[in-house]
Amino acid sequence: MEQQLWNSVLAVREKSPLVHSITNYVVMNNTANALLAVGASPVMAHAYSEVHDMVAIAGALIINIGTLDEYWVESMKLAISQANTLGKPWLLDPVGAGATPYRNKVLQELLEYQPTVIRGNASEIMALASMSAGTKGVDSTNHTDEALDAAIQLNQAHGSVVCVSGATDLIVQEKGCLTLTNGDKLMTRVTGMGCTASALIGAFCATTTTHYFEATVAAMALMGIAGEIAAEKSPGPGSLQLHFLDTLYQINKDEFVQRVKLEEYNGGF
Ligand SMILES: Nc1ncnc2c1ncn2[C@@H]1O[C@H](COP(=O)(O)OP(=O)(O)O)[C@@H](O)[C@H]1O
Ligand SMILES: Cc1ncsc1CCOP(=O)(O)O
Ligand SMILES: [Mg+2]
Repeated sequence: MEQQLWNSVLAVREKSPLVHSITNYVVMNNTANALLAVGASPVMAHAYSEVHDMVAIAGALIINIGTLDEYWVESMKLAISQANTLGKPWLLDPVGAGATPYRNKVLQELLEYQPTVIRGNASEIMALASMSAGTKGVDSTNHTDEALDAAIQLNQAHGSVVCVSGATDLIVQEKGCLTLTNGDKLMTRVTGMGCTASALIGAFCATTTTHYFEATVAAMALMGIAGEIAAEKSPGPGSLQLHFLDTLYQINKDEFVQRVKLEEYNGGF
């Protein structure tokens, strides 16, 4: 299975898919650089007049509500409708779910479009499934295992692959689920790591027409492994960010295969 995941990394490097993001102001730069480092091609666009055409040439669409407003939400709906019409994968990153009633209302509307993949931290996934009262903001106050029921509920209600990120990454599909325990705590001291994970999932999903669970697992494995390799070289968050990008770019098969910490249950793949 490690070989299969590595093949997904190679597919992104080889195909260099265009990933269209409607994402937040905080992470545009981080996520564009991470996509370039793995070999994909980023574009950020949200004008009503062009989202339709941009989705048409992209391999995947990322919808991230981190700094949402009324104009952007409409752009998101236009872009998602086009992705669904064209059968292209799209990912929902419910940044800050549970923090305000406005975020919750918008998220419930976006869920109706049936995301291909949903990725959030445990607090966000629980809020999205209406299983918690609220969160601190964009950072999680819950552990991944607390969000298992919420992830299963979202998968069943929307048919989406659901990924809960954190010290343990949990990825749920209808057939079963698996966990990854790569990564390093220092990653929580750099903004946009979760958004980067979502962007990478988009790139990996763009290389397949059906295997979105495997694509999500491969992207999250790469994310965690690159984070832990980078952390070993980094005294703090600033250098972590640099080393993380370099590792995404340089990582080879041996490093990847030797480090993957994956556990399947209830069917997994
Ligand atoms: N406590 C932790 N220990 C190890 N790795 C972590 C930890 N928290 C997050 N990570 C890593 O950071 C990635 C981003 O996840 P997360 O911090 O949950 O996203 P968000 O920024 O949306 O809250 C995870 O997939 C994992 O690789
Ligand atoms: C700090 C912040 N505020 C609005 S969006 C954002 C970035 C959140 O990024 P991540 O969820 O990846 O930590
Ligand atoms: Mg997040």
